[in-house]
Amino acid sequence: MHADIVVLPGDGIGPEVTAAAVDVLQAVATRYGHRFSLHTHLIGGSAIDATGKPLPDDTLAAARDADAVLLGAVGGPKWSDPNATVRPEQGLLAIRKALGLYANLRPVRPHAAAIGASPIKSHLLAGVDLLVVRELTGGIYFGDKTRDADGASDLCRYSIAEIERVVRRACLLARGRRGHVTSVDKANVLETSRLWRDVASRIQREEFPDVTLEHQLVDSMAMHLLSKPRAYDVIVTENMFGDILTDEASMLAGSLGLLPSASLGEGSVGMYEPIHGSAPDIAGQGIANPYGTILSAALLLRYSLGLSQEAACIEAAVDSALDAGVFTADLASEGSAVSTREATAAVLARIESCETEVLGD
Ligand SMILES: NC(=O)C1=CN([C@@H]2O[C@H](COP(=O)(O)OP(=O)(O)OC[C@H]3O[C@@H](n4cnc5c(N)ncnc54)[C@H](O)[C@@H]3O)[C@@H](O)[C@H]2O)C=CC1
Ligand SMILES: CC(C)CC(=O)C(=O)O
Ligand SMILES: [Mg+2]
Repeated sequence: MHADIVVLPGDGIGPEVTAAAVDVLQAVATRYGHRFSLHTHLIGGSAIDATGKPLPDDTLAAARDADAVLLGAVGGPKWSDPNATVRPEQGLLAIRKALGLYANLRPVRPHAAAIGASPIKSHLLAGVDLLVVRELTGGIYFGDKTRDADGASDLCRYSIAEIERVVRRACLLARGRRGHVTSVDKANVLETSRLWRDVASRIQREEFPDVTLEHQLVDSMAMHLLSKPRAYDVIVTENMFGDILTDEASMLAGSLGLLPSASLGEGSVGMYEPIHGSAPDIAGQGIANPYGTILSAALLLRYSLGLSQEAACIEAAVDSALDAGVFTADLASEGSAVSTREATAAVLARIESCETEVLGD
């Protein structure tokens, strides 16, 4: 098949990890006889430097026309002055909103070979396989922001329709898994959470009687996620809670650099990005973990292009590289770390030996 993929490297380690994922996509294209046309555009701080805007018009236009978008990360100290009016992160929020990508899927499946990198006891990690469905285009990140001489305010608003669609998506995903959804809120304090809880209960009751739903307050969830991670299947929650809980959940896998994500709306166009940020502390050193972005490319193939065999090839290649102990510095014990390029090369070598129906015919 032919697909147009927009690549948004962004800032910090963004260009390093997207370069890795692009190489992997091209290797998959060669292996399976596809043609992926990759179009690179600006977003975030690099876009502010070049154009004054964190999301230039041509970037958004290209993303709208594409079959899928692959993004690295945005932000960094250069653009982080608290008084700045234009910020890299605005570009990321804007593209998610403009493309209608309301459901951010963040799978967490600790890999046996990397369990030593997790601060959590290994007996708690065996069999952990959870999927966080984070609402991505509403809530406090998008509410009106004001600042005056006395203070500041961020509005958190959710409409019923916004909650319905993301809970519905979570329940549908749960149907294809173990059939259990945990909805996370702060209904003991927040009105938006009380609405969230009501709507989630109704959607499950009326549309998904075959799926079980439990509610959990976000503060105790933050604790249970580490103390009994095996108890969870699909976790659905609002934008900010999902952002925070998934960085926490990355410690189950051992590194923030391992976790991929898929941001989906109603159509097939999606945006795919690792869950981490631009990691300014390690940017430019060639040591970033590329696996989260490479695994995001696998999700791109599965969800936007319908290429499940090719997605599985990438996932198996990353699994095999981890099995072989090909660890970047975030995972490795001292002295044994490989570079971003070496980790990528290990994945590329394994893609060459993926089974393909085409070659097997
Ligand atoms: N999606 C995005 O573009 C996001 C952007 N950001 C932005 O990134 C900047 C830095 O934010 P931080 O809070 O430091 O979060 P961060 O996720 O960039 O980094 C947190 C820690 O994890 C490490 N890390 C992250 N990704 C890694 C990888 N692939 N390999 C190895 N280590 C990795 C970093 O070195 C750092 O020590 C900020 O400007 C923030 O706004 C933060 C989160 C998401
Ligand atoms: C940088 C923010 C806009 C978002 C974030 O932290 C994330 O999506 O993980
Ligand atoms: Mg985040």
